[in-house]
Amino acid sequence: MVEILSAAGMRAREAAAIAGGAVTGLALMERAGAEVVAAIFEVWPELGPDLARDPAAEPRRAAVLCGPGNNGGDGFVVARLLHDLGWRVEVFLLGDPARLPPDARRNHDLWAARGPVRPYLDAGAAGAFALDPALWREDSLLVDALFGIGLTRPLRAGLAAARLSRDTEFRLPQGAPRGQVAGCRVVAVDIPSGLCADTGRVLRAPDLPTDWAPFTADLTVTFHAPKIGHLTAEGPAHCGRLVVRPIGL
Ligand SMILES: NC(=O)C1=CN([C@@H]2O[C@H](COP(=O)(O)OP(=O)(O)OC[C@H]3O[C@@H](n4cnc5c(N)ncnc54)[C@H](OP(=O)(O)O)[C@@H]3O)[C@@H](O)[C@H]2O)[C@@H](O)CC1
Ligand SMILES: [K+]
Repeated sequence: MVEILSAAGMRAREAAAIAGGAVTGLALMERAGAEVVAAIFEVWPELGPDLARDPAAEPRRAAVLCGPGNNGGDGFVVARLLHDLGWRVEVFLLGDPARLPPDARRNHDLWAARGPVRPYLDAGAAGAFALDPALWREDSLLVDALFGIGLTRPLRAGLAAARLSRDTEFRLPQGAPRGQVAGCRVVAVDIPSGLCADTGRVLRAPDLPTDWAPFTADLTVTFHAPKIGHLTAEGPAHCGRLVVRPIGL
């Protein structure tokens, strides 16, 4: 019988494991990020690290969008791991590094020793990953680590996410499916950002443009068990292929 969890149910599992001394939050975050990377290479072996790549070949690109909480923390882990495998990684942060929770801040700092952390707003405006078609190829990755199961309040129009999503809509090649980001594969960390993990609905404030939608991920990697929101309402349409990976809970 597959266990399906609510956000609170997952948080309770994590808290119990941490309180019991079995694991730390930082270790869970490292495992989560590592499981996202492992799932990427399992689902898309053609991107795998073990393939002998022609050293003269253009390194693969990834843009990692990190949010203000621990979902963003997972994103910093993914960025670091891909970078250390030779990928060219760009990281954008929605929010203030000084306000990141401790585990996410630690992983922010580990990434920052490897490369810049660009303000996400750049991305919405003219940032490099505004998907310059000349730079982005089918084997490039966009990693959505903006919000996970901690999204508590409806998303507002001012949020860069709305701008990014709409921007990418404008860059779609003719006939590409709506919400699909031009020229690369989208990986959602834990859940496509903007979806409520308990209902599968977009948490939208009245001023959020009605055509704003979460990313249509090609792959969603969640941890320990599927959440209700992956399987209900708008969840399935936005998750793409859902992969559940253990993190030792
Ligand atoms: N040990 C663990 O916990 C592990 C957690 N893991 C990972 O952490 C994720 C859960 O992390 P999380 O609880 O920090 O929540 P997350 O989804 O990052 O977002 C919360 C942030 O968003 C903000 N925010 C909310 N609504 C908003 C809005 N409308 N507009 C703007 N901001 C808004 C909110 O702000 P606040 O509500 O506090 O003001 C807060 O800053 C989980 O999905 C998994 O990926 C894994 O590493 C495994 C171990
Ligand atoms: K996410």
